Amino acid sequence: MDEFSFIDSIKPSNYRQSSLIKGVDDDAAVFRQNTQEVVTAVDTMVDGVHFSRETMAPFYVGYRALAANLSDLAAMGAVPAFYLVSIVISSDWEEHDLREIYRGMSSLADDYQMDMIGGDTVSGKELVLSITVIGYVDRNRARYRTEARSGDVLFVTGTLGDSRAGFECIVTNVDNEYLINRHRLPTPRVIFSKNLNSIDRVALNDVSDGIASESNEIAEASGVDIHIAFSDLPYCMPMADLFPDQYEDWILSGGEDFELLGAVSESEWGTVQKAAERSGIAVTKIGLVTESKEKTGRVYLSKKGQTSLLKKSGYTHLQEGRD
Ligand SMILES: Nc1ncnc2c1ncn2[C@@H]1O[C@H](COP(=O)(O)OP(=O)(O)O)[C@@H](O)[C@H]1O
Ligand SMILES: Cc1ncc(C[n+]2csc(CCOP(=O)(O)OP(=O)(O)O)c2C)c(N)n1
Ligand SMILES: [Mg+2]
Ligand SMILES: [Mg+2]
Ligand SMILES: [Mg+2]
Repeated sequence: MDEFSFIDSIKPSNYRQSSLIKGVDDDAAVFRQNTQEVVTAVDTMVDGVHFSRETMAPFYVGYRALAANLSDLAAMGAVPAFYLVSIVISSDWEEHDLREIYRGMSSLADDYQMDMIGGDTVSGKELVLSITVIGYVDRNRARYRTEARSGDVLFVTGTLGDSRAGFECIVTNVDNEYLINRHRLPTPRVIFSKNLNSIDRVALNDVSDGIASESNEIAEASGVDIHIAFSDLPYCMPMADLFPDQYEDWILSGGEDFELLGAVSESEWGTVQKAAERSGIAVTKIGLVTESKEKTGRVYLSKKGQTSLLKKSGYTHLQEGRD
């Protein structure tokens, strides 16, 4: 297999987005921009950092990499349309496994009528998969982190810590299909986010690093304080039963749940609940937003009657002592 036959083999045979003019086949892809705003993001997954071949079949590697990107589009309120795939291939990856990565991506892309419109193929020392996604959002409906205001309700979708627990199940041979699937096949909250469309102002951030990080990002960006009640944080019982000593940390900083953390005015909280119901997912009120002295933006966590500052934690790349 050479570069060109590989590209030929993963090239889409048809496209679904009506705005597409040119997909794979020229120097770049071309699509028409209509009246909406264009939203784009890129996320990269590296063998040994974001997945390992012992714990993730190639299909899941592709599926999860696209899911992580769609989660960022959902966190902006955007509807996905296109993706481009840059892949660094090392010699230990067989053609069949590479095709499985693409099958994983296209299986999720099918759910949203997305088209793969380009990418890049190079050889290297380890597998790196970098996906660029493009979506659309109606004017004034992009959901920025800067938009939390004093008096808002803080909410989160789904349950927290499942992905980390699923990872632990895989590496310790614990058989819990629900948790393992939450790690391998996360569902980006695209439909829920779209269902918030009637609301004028919502701040959203997706949970890739854990809510300890994500809530601080909203607090800092919006210049507000956030107060979270630990006892209100949603989690699933199997995680607590299987990992009694770890699950509380994972709720805060397990990461990779790809849920949405948001802030919305008290008067729109009912609309958020209805949107979750229509999307078939849970949403939970987990705290409140208040004014911040000097707009520094801090997060406070109350747990068992004690309130403390909740610092960013979770996975951070390029930390000292880590390679
Ligand atoms: N190497 C880079 N060059 C340019 N922009 C970057 C780079 N890395 C991250 N960013 C930008 O920084 C912001 C935060 O990135 P990141 O923490 O990865 O977001 P997320 O957790 O939502 O994926 C994003 O706007 C992203 O596009
Ligand atoms: C083999 C393996 N080790 C560790 C992890 C855990 N992990 C890796 S990256 C990460 C955080 C999210 O990744 P990042 O690149 O920071 O995504 P972004 O914030 O850009 O969305 C976590 C929890 C994993 N999923 N697989
Ligand atoms: Mg990122
Ligand atoms: Mg994000
Ligand atoms: Mg990160």
